[in-house]
Amino acid sequence: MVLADAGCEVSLWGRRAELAKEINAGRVNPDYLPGVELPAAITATADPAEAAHDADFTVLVVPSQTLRGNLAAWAPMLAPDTVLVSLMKGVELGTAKRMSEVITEVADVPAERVAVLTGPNLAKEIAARQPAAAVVACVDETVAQRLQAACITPYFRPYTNTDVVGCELGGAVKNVIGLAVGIANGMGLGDNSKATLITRGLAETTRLGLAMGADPLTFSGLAGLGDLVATCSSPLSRNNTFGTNLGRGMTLQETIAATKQTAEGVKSCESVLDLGRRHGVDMPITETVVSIVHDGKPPIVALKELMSRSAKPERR
Ligand SMILES: NC(=O)c1ccc[n+]([C@@H]2O[C@H](COP(=O)([O-])OP(=O)(O)OC[C@H]3O[C@@H](n4cnc5c(N)ncnc54)[C@H](O)[C@@H]3O)[C@@H](O)[C@H]2O)c1
Ligand SMILES: O=P(O)(O)OC[C@H](O)CO
Repeated sequence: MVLADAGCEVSLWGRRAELAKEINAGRVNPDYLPGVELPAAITATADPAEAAHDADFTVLVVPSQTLRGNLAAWAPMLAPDTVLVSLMKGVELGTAKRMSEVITEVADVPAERVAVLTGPNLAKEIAARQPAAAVVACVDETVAQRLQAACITPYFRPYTNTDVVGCELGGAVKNVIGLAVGIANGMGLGDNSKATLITRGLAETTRLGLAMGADPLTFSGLAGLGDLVATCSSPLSRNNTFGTNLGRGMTLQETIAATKQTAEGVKSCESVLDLGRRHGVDMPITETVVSIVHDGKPPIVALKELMSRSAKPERR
C-alpha cells in the first residue's frame, strides 16, 4: 500500500492463487487486512516469476525462518539489477544470521543490493494511513535514497541510514523485549517494571550492536527506541500480545494456538541469545524470555532470578 501510494506499480506475490484472484477482484485481503481497500496499483499473483521479473525493488516479507527456503526458489526469477528489500525482523535459527545476510548468501548478491526497511510500523496503523516514520538502510547510501524516494508518502516518512547491522538488530531484539514486557503486563506488573524492561532491553540491544560493529546512535533512533516503544506499548503488537497471554498463565501451546499471525520473537529469542553468546555479550532479558518461552520456567520464578542478579553499574 505504501509503495502504491508513493506512485509505484506493485506486484504482490502470495502462495494461494485463489487469494490472489480474490484480492484482484475485491481489492481487499480478507485474511490479513479485512476492511482495507487496496490501491488500484497493486496486482496480486501466485506466480513468483510474474511478480519478480522486472522489479526495481523486490520486497521480501515472509516469516524470517522461512526466508531461506522461499528465496532459494525465487532467486532464479529475480530481475538482474533488482534491489532486495527486507521488511523482516528476525534472526535465523541455527546460523544466527540477520535477514540481509541470508539474502546476500542465498540470492548471491553484494551487500550494496540489499536494503532493510524498519522502524515503528505496526501494520494496521500503516494501513489506516496514520502518520509514521521509518528507516531505510543500505550500506550504499544512494540505494537507500532510491528506496526512500520510492516509498515516501504524506503519511509515511522514511529516513536513510547506512548502519544495516544496527537497524536489523533493533528490529529483531525489540520483538524479544516486547515479549518480556507483554509477560510483565500479563503478570499484572505496572509501568515501573515495564519501563525497566524497555530501558534495560535497549541496553542489551546496544551492547550486542556494539559487539557486532553497529553504530550505537542507531539504537536511539526509529529502528531502536522507536520500534521498541511501539511494540512494547501497543496491543496491536503480536509479540507483546503473545507475552501478555503467557504472563496471564496460558501455556506455550495455548498461546501459539491463540496467535494467528507471526510473532517473530518466539523463535528469534533463541537465535538472538545465540548471537549474544557468539559475541560474548550478556543478554539477561533475552535469556529470561528464552527460559519462559522455551524451557517452561514459570514467569514469577524467572522474574525473581532476573532481579537477583549481582548489582552492577548502569553503564559498562
Ligand atoms: N505486521 C507488522 O506490523 C509488521 C511490521 C513490520 C515488520 N513486520 C515483519 O514482517 C515479517 C512478516 O510478518 P507479517 O506481519 O507479515 O506476518 P503475518 O503472519 O501477518 O503474515 C505472514 C505472511 O507470510 C505467509 N507465510 C507464512 N508462512 C509462509 C511460508 N512458509 N512461505 C511463504 N509465505 C508464508 C502467510 O501466508 C502471510 O501472508 C516479520 O518478520 C515481521 O517482523 C511485520
Ligand atoms: O506485531 P509485532 O510485534 O510483530 O510488531 C510489528 C512491528 O514490527 C512494529 O514495528
